[in-house]
Amino acid sequence: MNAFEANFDGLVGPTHNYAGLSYGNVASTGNQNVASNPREAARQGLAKMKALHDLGFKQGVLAPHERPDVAALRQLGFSGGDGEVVAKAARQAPAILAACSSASPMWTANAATVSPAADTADGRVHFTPANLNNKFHRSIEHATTGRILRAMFPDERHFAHHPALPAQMHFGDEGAANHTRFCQEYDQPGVEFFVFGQAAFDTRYPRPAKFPARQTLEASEAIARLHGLSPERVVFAQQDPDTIDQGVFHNDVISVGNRNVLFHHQQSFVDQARVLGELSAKLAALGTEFVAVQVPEEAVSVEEAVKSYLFNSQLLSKPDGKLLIVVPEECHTTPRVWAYLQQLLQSGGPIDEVRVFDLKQSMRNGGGPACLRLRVALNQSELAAVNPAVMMSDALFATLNGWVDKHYRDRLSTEDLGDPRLLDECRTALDELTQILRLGSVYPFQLAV
Ligand SMILES: NCCC[C@H](NC(=O)CCC(=O)O)C(=O)O
Repeated sequence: MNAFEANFDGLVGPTHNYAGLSYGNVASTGNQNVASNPREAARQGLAKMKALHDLGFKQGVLAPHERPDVAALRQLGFSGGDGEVVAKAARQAPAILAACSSASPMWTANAATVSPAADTADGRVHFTPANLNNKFHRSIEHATTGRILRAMFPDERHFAHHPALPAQMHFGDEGAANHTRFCQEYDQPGVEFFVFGQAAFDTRYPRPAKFPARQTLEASEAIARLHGLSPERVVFAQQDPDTIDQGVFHNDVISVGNRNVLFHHQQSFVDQARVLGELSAKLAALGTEFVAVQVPEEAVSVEEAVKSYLFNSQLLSKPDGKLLIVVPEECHTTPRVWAYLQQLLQSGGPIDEVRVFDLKQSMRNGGGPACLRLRVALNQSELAAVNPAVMMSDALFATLNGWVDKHYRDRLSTEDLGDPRLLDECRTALDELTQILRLGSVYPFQLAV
């Protein structure tokens, strides 16, 4: 094999907690103020990474961020020494402190949009960190994310890094959660599929009535331009606004694609037949047959999809060409979803194996297997140019588990976020992590920004 899809999973940060920050994400708001277990969360994520590494898939690690984000708190007027800044925010504005303490960078499907070299005008892999500007706690991620991505993909002959789009609702960008790429082989030209929630400038497009549409058409179009994609190999589609109102806050809660296969719900896109037709035609022009595996509403409702995260799964290509589907345990415990999966595996279609992972700590904030990973399709020479210290191995797995056990708490409530020791614990842990992953200085406390 000359090309791979590598998955870079977010390592859960030491402040993982449930603050109910994401209106429109029913798991997040439903679990507000439940106590979290950051150590278990990080271990669950690492176990998934290790399992996929053991199965032969290319697996990397994306580092968490400095939290609480003292620089963001200062920008909002909390002053004094770092400990004082946190203490004042805890007293005067606990909700803002919680937002500045979220471990949300763990969901690396939202870290950036990535276009592989075979699709871009200059033949490099392009990265644009997502501005995530629909939610304050996520809007503070992109600068650090950009620095970490540069430290992981440093060689400018292979990798091009763009800044995030303007931080404004018109260009609301949620990264790879709303982006899928279809192809025959990862190093061959493919079709990039951008799914938006609303158009910001063009009021003719429908909009959800209740929950926010986070991604705009204009943001998706800007990314396609920045990455130098060719219009014949790009498809834009609108997510069905009714599903957003039912809790499908990102496209990766209702569909997932890999190679030439799209696994999706019957109610995923506006004008679904046209969208599937365009994907099929544009892939046919590349000599590739497009396969859509559509799950009917009568088999799995949108509500069951949101509850089980069936579509927030990973589809991974096995050496025999068949697909492994990686699902969260919630799929196993939702009877109709599990029954559907059994039938799917027997159907003779492209997906013939399932693996189940316990990711409850992340799931309670609305993050499943697909949310936790950023996909980067790479050829051999690009893979060789990735910072090797971020790639999963038996040794790195052991080191990171030891690092988690040493630095992470096993219980965190929203009140604990005001504990000044938490900031020190986080910084000590991250300083060590940048050495383990050989990232250099990427955090504000290391850069004095
Ligand atoms: N791709 C999955 C993203 C989940 C993320 N949840 C959160 O940020 C919840 C955090 C909290 O409520 O504490 C979000 O909604 O963007």
